[in-house]
Amino acid sequence: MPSASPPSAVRFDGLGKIYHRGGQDVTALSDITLDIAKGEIFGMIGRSGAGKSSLLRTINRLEQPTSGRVLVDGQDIAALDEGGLVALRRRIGMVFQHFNLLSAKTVRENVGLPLKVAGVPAREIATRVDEVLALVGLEGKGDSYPARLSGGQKQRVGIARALISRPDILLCDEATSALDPETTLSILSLLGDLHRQLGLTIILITHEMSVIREICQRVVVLDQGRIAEEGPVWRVFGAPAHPATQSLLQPLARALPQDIAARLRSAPQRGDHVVIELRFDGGQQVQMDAIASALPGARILGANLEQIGAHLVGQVVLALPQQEQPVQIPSFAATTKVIGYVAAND
Ligand SMILES: Nc1ncnc2c1ncn2[C@@H]1O[C@H](COP(=O)(O)OP(=O)(O)OP(=O)(O)O)[C@@H](O)[C@H]1O
Repeated sequence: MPSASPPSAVRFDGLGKIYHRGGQDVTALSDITLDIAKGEIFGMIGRSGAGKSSLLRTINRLEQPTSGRVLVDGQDIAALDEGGLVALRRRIGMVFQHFNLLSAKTVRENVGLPLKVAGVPAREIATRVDEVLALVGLEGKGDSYPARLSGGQKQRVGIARALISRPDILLCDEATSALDPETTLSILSLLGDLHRQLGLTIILITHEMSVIREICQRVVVLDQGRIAEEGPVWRVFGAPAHPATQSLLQPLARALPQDIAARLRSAPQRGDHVVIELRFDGGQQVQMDAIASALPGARILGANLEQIGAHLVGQVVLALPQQEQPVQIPSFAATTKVIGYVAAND
């Protein structure tokens, strides 16, 4: 008998959520079925109001679904009693955009609070707080008050507090949206380290597509409460299939470099070279050597490639001498098209 696959960290099974507001129904989520594997960093993106927070907050039952189920580690969390819910929330840490720190308490008190509420002895709390402060790089800051900390340090406190109960799932609701780009990178690198060191499953919402590209392995795109598409980041970002994804990724769209666009002619003049654009969507090996040897005389006019995980996404623009016969271009790329002509010496 084939062995059953291990349960996902989180499974949404036909999930729906309807809010009732001022006598009206607002459908926030419809028919969401999705698996998040143990130990993966998973991103949730979508326009404002698409349902990301509602979906994330069903994982620790901060929101109750109207229909369908949420399974954590294979267990239907709707069936949990009060004690079971407390235990679930201990296993699931949460990090917020605005840190949610208590300003009248020190870093140490903020981080230890969940354990204090749970009745853990003070001595054990002190040891655990030291442990997590070291994990997030805040040794020596335990006696500071939040007002004395930078945004990045405040978020490190938020992350330490989320880790204090030794969770195996970390939910991040726009954890870097209030931070400058440099601090964002340092927090992302911290999340990546924690993921590696602790084997955490991290589920994050963000409006910053660069965050998804930087750190996530898979992503779901929500649109009006439904799944528009989901999959490995390199695939969804390399070849976005749904209009909602295309519009979210518009700021990252790879336009033709301006200097090339300015030199292109739409009709060839005598002796012109033909200009070809190769687009890579992450599904191909990009081997410049092979391209050069298959297309003798080709000049590379420009390349705009970026790495997402182990995959290269972007474009290479080549100029080729025109021949009597149309050039046969081996299919190196996802798409290959003639985009114009340039002078042979340009
Ligand atoms: N407590 C609530 N009561 C009524 N309607 C709500 C409530 N929370 C969310 N909604 C509605 O549900 C829909 C989804 O909201 P949600 O906050 O989940 O989206 P989101 O994608 O997280 O948005 P944002 O990016 O702006 O945070 C929206 O139409 C929103 O107005």
